[in-house]
Amino acid sequence: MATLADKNSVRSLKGFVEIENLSVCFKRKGHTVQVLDSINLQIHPGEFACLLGPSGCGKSTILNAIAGFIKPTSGCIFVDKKQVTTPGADRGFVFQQYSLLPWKTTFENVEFGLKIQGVPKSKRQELVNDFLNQVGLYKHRHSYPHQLSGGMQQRASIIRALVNSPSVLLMDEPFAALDAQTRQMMRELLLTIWSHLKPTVIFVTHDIEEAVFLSDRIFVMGFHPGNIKANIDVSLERPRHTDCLLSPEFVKLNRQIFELIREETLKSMELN
Ligand SMILES: Nc1ncnc2c1ncn2[C@@H]1O[C@H](COP(=O)(O)OP(=O)(O)OP(=O)(O)O)[C@@H](O)[C@H]1O
Repeated sequence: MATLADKNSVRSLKGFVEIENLSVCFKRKGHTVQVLDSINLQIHPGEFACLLGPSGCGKSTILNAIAGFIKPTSGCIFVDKKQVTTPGADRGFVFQQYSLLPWKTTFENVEFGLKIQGVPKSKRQELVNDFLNQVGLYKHRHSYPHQLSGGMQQRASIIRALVNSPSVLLMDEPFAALDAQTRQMMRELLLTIWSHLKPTVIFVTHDIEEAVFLSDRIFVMGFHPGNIKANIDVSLERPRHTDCLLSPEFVKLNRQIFELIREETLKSMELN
């Protein structure tokens, strides 16, 4: 199990995600609605990928299918060549809403998955304290979720997923409920942790700036039904900090993606 301290020995050989012809239909008021249509994509081990698109295009549905929370209507998903049929410890999930267990302390929340896996107590303590330290929550380890700010709760949620060493970290708009200042700090913190542990990250957002700041690759989605409209490489230098937001390459990419999404949104509103 990798700790943040193992950063020099970190692997990046796991976490290869392949989606082949994924279609998803839901039943709504007696009708079948197709939400995703023949999605094909590959995300390489250790890559930071964002799914970006207008509200309702099916971003969370893709994430939920990779997590194994919903079954494809047709098509397949593979993680490291193994077909996804159920949730599994190889995939960690961070939700938009803070999802810590309210009756457990910060330490106990982060420890929870390790306990279920039967990791011995001394190893659990070492791992959890290491992660708590790295995200500045060690002194809050005995606090309950209601005693933490939103940003602190999301830091705890992220390390709760990462402490189990998932090869893929699935994040569904994890910073959407935070104020702008905290959100930017959380993005930088996430990149620091990711660069040490290098899980594959699949991050859902409808914030273009957030996607460009974080990603190696952005899948821009269109909708009715949801599909992949563009696959964009982001080759901005790393490590990335706030200065990066003002660089000409950053501004240019933002603009390019803004135009793509605008076209799609106008189409959906039948305004073009
Ligand atoms: N379990 C479900 N049953 C019926 N319809 C669903 C279900 N889950 C999602 N949908 C519908 O599928 C469509 C895509 O939803 P999804 O949440 O994946 O989109 P999204 O791009 O993540 O949206 P947002 O950015 O607003 O979160 C929406 O129209 C939604 O109402």
